[in-house]
Order: sequence, then C-alpha cells, then structure tokens
Amino acid sequence: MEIAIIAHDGKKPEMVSFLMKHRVALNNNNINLIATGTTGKFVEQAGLKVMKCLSGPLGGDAQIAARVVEGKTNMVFFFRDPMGKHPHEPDVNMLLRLCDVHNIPLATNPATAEMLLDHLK
Ligand SMILES: O=C(CO)COP(=O)(O)O
Repeated sequence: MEIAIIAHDGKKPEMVSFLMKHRVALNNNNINLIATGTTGKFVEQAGLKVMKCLSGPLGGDAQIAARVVEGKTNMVFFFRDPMGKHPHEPDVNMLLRLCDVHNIPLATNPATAEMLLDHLK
C-alpha cells in the first residue's frame, strides 16, 4: 500500500513526529511512503524510507495527484498549515479534489491520520 505524505512548512515537524510514532505500524503493514520534496527530505533525515517527488510549489502536489488518479496512491496524509498562504494553492486544491473524485482517504491533521492508520491494523 502506498501512502502519500505532504506537510506545509509549519507542519513538517508534526509530520515527522507522527511518522516516527507510527513507524512500527508503517513497517508491519508494508506501507511505501511517497512525499513532496521537502517533506520527503525531513522524513529521510529522521531515518525513514520515502520516495520523493518534486517540492510542492514546483509541482509535487500535482505529481501526487496524478498517482491518486492512476490508482497508485491509496491514502493521503496532507498536514496543511491553516495559517499560511501558498502560491501553489490551485495545485493543493486539485489534489484534495481528486482524492474526493477517486474516493481516496485523505487526512489533513494527525488525529485523522491516526484513525486511518488504526484502521489498517
Ligand atoms: O507545499 C507543499 C504542499 O502543498 C509541500 O511541499 P514540500 O514538501 O516540498 O515543502
């Protein structure tokens, strides 16, 4: 199973600590992580294996949206910063919309992501 992980800058530390907390569940369920570029770097530095796309503003959200459409990504954890403005907001909205179009579970905060992971156990 493939889970896409994306975090805006203000949420990257939260994403890393979320993944570290759940690394055993991620391993046990054979989950492959894919991430936007900078989120992926943070996660790699924490010692986890992750496939990296381009950075979000350079099209990383769009690359992940394409994987959702193609049926390659099964779940998306997108920790958005509700306080921030982002130049690539249209890409972000496209990804969220396509998750709904294709009925792909989407968590925009750690509490929801935890519930989705619990469901896999
Ligand atoms: O901007 C993002 C999502 O919209 C995240 O991209 P990065 O992981 O490259 O910072």
